[in-house]
Amino acid sequence: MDKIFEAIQISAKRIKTAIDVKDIGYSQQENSSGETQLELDIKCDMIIAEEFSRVEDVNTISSEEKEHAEVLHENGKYFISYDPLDGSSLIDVNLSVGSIFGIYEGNFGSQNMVAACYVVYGPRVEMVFAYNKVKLYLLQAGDFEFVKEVRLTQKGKLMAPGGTQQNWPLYHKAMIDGFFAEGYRLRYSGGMVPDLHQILLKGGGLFSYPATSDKPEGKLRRLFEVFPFAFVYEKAGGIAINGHERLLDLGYAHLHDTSPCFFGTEYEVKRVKEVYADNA
Ligand SMILES: O=P(O)(O)OC[C@H]1O[C@](O)(COP(=O)(O)O)[C@@H](O)[C@@H]1O
Ligand SMILES: [Mg+2]
Ligand SMILES: [Mg+2]
Repeated sequence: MDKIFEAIQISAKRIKTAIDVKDIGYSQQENSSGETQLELDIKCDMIIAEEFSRVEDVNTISSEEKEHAEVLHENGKYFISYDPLDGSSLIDVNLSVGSIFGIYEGNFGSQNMVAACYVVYGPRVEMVFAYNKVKLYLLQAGDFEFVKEVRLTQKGKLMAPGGTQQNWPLYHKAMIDGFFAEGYRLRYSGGMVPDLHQILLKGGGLFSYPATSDKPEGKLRRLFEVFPFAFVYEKAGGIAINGHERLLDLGYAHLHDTSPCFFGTEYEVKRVKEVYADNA
């Protein structure tokens, strides 16, 4: 695990350097979710694949930017799914972006997940690594320094409601309106990593990306985005569900499958469960 942690740190530093370069064009390619890839998405993907290829413990990697998984070392025990650059369309407007990693033993699958990690490229570069505990690191003069352990409370103040409101189910809209009526504050940048990072570090709240009329299975990808964050939130004492079930109990049929998702603290997620049970 130490070698994987190290490879992620090296990747993060290289990605930060790549982000800082001025020219970022669109490529001529689409990823498996039908999105046109930025040159930067492809570059970050290459950086991560290259760093993991040096770690013999890594058996297979699967990237949001590639259709198929790639075997690196047949005798390695770890399988890693990753989103090399989450929220990459926000680079143009200089908002924070991130990288997300799910680490599994034996094969991909939420039940096999043993660790998860994400990196936030903001005014500073931070990394959260969830293994036995959830730990926050800050990039300082070329090295990631441990800052603190992260724990969620039972009730927060922030609300990050994803998806186009016009396409939300009416009961979902009523639920979100209800939270705002209770005093929750809107915190949504459109980058999953900084949006979930903010809720995690500020003690709690709710991030939601529901099933919508245009995306009945949600937008966010199980292996690359949803499972890793579900692992981080649960390890920090939070809850992560798809409206009804625990996200980490869900399987997947294809590497790029998506799922509606809700991450947060107990008070808010309990409400989601009640509202979704009443409207099943
Ligand atoms: O604009 P929307 O529909 O709320 O979607 C925002 C979500 O899409 C994403 O940008 C998807 O990630 P990618 O940039 O990796 O495709 C998430 O970071 C974010 O939470
Ligand atoms: Mg993403
Ligand atoms: Mg991405």
